[in-house]
Amino acid sequence: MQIEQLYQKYLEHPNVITDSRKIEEGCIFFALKGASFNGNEFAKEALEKGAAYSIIDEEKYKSSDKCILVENVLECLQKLAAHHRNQFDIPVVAVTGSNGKTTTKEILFQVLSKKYKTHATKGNFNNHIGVPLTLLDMPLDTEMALIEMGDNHVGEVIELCKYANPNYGFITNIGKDHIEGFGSFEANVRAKSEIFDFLIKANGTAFINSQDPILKNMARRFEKPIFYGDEYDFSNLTFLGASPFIKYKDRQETVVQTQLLGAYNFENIQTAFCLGKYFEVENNDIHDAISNYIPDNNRSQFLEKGSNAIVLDAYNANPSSVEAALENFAQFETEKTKLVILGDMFELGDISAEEHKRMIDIALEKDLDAIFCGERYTAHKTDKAQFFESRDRLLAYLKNNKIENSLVLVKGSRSMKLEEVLDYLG
Ligand SMILES: CC(=O)N[C@H]1[C@@H](OP(=O)(O)OP(=O)(O)OC[C@H]2O[C@@H](n3ccc(=O)[nH]c3=O)[C@H](O)[C@@H]2O)O[C@H](CO)[C@@H](O)[C@@H]1O[C@H](C)C(=O)N[C@@H](C)C(=O)N[C@H](CCC(=O)N[C@@H](CCC[C@@H](N)C(=O)O)C(=O)O)C(=O)O
Ligand SMILES: Nc1ncnc2c1ncn2[C@@H]1O[C@H](COP(=O)(O)OP(=O)(O)OP(=O)(O)O)[C@@H](O)[C@H]1O
Ligand SMILES: C[C@@H](N)C(=O)N[C@H](C)C(=O)O
Repeated sequence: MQIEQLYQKYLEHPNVITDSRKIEEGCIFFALKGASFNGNEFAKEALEKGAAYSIIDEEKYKSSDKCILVENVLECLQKLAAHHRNQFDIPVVAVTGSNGKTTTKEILFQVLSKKYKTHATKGNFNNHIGVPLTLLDMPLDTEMALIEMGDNHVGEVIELCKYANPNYGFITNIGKDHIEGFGSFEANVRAKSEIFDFLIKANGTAFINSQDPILKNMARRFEKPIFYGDEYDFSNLTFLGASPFIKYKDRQETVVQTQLLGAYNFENIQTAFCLGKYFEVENNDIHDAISNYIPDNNRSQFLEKGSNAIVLDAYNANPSSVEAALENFAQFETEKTKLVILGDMFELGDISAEEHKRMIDIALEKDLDAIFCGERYTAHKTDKAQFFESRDRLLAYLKNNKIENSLVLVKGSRSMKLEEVLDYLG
């Protein structure tokens, strides 16, 4: 079936679902293949549960006319998403980077929603499946779209751009994330810049944090990039501190108290502010959106439990974000004992050993009490801190050794699930 024909069916049934356990009446089920299941096997069940159509790529599962056989279901999903996106003549902003994509996207979503009917990536749906699903979720009356793009190898962002066809975009920052897949930091820089390769060809606009030397250098490729972060830029903000939450002021001396922890979040705020100004959202509305945004899902959350205060930052970890978190944590003013609980950083490839050792050195240089969890950290064990080979061992220790009256930073890669320590902190 041609994409245009399928698109007509989608317009009648604009609800795409990829999990037969979550079927909604009148949706279209796309039978994807995964590590454990072949979605084709659930095509019939999806129809029985109320799906209008099932899109399959194995003929033997064609149980009725409502099963639409295509060459490859994933590619079909991607093409349909690109086709849908191309029906819109609106600003589509692509967001990529090593750290802070979701946070920046969420703040910016709040900012742009003050003026426009904005559609944005939900959660972290940022890959070759998530971006197409995000696009297909975009209602026809959308006025502005914000599409998050994640990557862990070269060539991924340019593919995502082909589906999303952005006309605006920015890179939050480029750090030492996912080096296993990129091969090196330099390759990561090249990979992230694919968003700019696309925008240049599409005659699009890049927003550039002028305080970031790598991004500023990349800006030279654009005729008219939109800079922010410099005192001469049209959207300049002044950082007034983060103790623990960021406070800033704008050019009119309006002081804004946010609910965002960590000096590193200031660049995320600046980006959202810049795009808000560029797209002519009222100043007060921008500040209102930023000040009301509260991070969730283990991303720099501030919690109090018993006598402890906790910076829960256990969503992910790489050397750049751990270093930023340690810098920030060391500067917190508190009467409490400061303790960092760091879990292994994943997907770092060749730089893994040296970077785990470096994070230990940074924490100890800053004179912080420190607990390290995971075999990557334990490989560099010293007697100046505590080391636990696994999360279970750490949890068993915390169960019998209560932490009290402490300010605790918890940060580790997703697979470490370090948020589980919360149950034992107060
Ligand atoms: C294909 C799929 O949807 N996978 C999800 C599935 O995992 P799995 O691969 O094990 O699939 P299964 O074998 O279980 O199932 C295959 C399909 O069959 C369906 N099905 C199964 C049983 C049944 O009874 N009925 C059925 O219909 C089933 O629904 C499948 O469609 O389940 C996992 C657990 O829920 C999901 O996690 C998995 O989702 C995959 C990972 C996915 O890519 N989801 C996207 C929507 C997405 O965007 N997910 C984001 C995470 C994105 C991410 O990791 N981003 C990275 C950077 C990008 C790296 C990129 N190269 C990459 O590898 O992804 C980042 O750092 O940000 C999210 O979920 O947050
Ligand atoms: N600008 C930044 N610089 C450094 N670290 C940051 C920055 N913004 C956020 N972080 C760190 O990254 C963590 C995850 O934030 P967020 O989910 O917004 O990033 P992300 O890029 O979307 O991550 P992922 O690629 O895993 O989806 C935060 O909890 C914080 O520790
Ligand atoms: C959670 C996923 N998007 C990610 O960032 N993975 C890295 C390896 C992590 O969890 O630290």
